[in-house]
Amino acid sequence: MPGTLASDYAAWSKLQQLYDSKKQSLVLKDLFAADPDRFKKFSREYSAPNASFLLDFSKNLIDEEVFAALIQLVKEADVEGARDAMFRGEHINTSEDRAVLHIALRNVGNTFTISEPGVDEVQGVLEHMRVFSDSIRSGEWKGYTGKSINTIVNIGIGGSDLGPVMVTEALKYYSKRDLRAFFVSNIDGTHIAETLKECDPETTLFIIASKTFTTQETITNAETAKEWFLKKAGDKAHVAKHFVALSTNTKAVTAFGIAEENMFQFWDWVGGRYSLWSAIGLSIALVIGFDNFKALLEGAHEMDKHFTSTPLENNLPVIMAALGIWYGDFYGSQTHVLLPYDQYLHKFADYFQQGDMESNGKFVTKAGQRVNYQTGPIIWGAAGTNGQHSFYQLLHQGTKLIPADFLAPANSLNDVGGDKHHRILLSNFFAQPEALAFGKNEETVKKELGPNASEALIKSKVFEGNRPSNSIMFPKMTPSTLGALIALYEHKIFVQGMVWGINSFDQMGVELGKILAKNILAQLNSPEDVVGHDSSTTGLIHYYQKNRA
Ligand SMILES: O=P(O)(O)OC[C@H]1O[C@@](O)(CO)[C@@H](O)[C@@H]1O
Repeated sequence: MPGTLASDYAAWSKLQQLYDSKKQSLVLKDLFAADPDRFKKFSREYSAPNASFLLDFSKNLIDEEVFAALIQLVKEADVEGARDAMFRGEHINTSEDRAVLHIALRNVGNTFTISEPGVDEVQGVLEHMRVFSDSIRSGEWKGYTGKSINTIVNIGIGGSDLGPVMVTEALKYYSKRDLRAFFVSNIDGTHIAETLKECDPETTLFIIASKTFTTQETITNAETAKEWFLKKAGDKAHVAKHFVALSTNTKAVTAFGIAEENMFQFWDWVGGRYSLWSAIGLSIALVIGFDNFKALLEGAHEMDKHFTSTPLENNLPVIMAALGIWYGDFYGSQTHVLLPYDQYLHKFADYFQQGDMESNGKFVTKAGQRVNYQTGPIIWGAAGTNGQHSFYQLLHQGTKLIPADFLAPANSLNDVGGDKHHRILLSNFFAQPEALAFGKNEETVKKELGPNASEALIKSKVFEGNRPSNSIMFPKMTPSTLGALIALYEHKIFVQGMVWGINSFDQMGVELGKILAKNILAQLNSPEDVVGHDSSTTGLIHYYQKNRA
């Protein structure tokens, strides 16, 4: 039931009891030794028309009894009911009285019947995106001096930036190499300044991406870009050839000076962190082409069908969500690390920092009760093998339990030097979870170091192991595969939020800082303006005022 405290479920008490009784005996080395079929039992192959992958979750601290209790928890929380309500378009974002319908943006073939104003306009916007991206990519669209566009600059932040950045990086292999794409997000003037140094106003298209079209960073950057452009182009009439907007706010877009016909609309039932499938994905369509953008949507749609039709024990988002709850709420882990062994996915963790932490970083349930358990984890990560030369020391021998997701393509898209590089990459992708799970015991270390080794040295080379991970392997990185993987994680986040009884789709927590910043902005001129703060904030502002050039 949405808003119920998760700790009230019978399955939660069962899991607590299982944790208390089993935590010493859930040792991966022993679990694998006792069951030759463990991999078979705890892995699932996903196979859809346009994407397939393997999820191996056998290196988790579970046995069949724990797994069953986790699935029972998801059942008791009526996640299936909440899921079906979401897909019907019910306003499950209760605090904002909104539907949550990123799935409607990719509802290929209208598989799902959804009743919500605006859903019937999705195809029209996609067609607008197709025509526009084709005209830019073909060179048909001309700038104010008659030249084609060879540079796009997406100006947006949060969900209006991270999705396009992650996807255009992940699918760079499919990109049009003579169309450069830049992404400006930070209000720090350096971001827009350094980008504009790369641009020619005659051949640059600015995409102002903002669901609300009120975000201070984005609108300020957009104004700066427009001033820069007009300094060269002169006539405001030329703005129409070089500025388009992606937003739900037509009034604000036209007030900025972008014609409505150059606006790509979306709707309030598209959450910012779930918006790459919408008009916010225009930069993606420009970079990889509309057909590949559509393949991305299709890949996600197939995962939507899996999520809505597969029994819980075989439902991949449910499995991943349940495992995360086991670690966060019973083992007390605080973070979850994403480790893609694929350089194209080097922004994957960055993207899901917002996706997961802005969704589930909540401490009250939908009913307004303060939770008495952990909710959203801290999401972090980096591409492998780079992370191995940065933070893996802590993963292997630190004092924290950090569940890990490893992801890798069986085949590289770049056969530089044959498959030598990829085989080295994959050997690490296979080895790291093995090392984390099984470690190296003291006896083995002693044998390796010989009789003269000090006790301290021996101890420092022990790997306790029993550190859990999931491994996801797919044939190769394609738009459909990426779409499926993103949707997999989106639905995992949904399942966890529903079990915790929180609203995963608002973001009240981002508002206070913004309001305080606006208040301080008005006080920065001189020390006597600085009023109403603690001594620290006051002292910091005074230091700035004293040292400002
Ligand atoms: O797209 P926009 O309305 O400019 O919002 C940008 C980002 O700002 C937020 O922090 C909300 O204020 C994110 O949720 C959102 O993705």
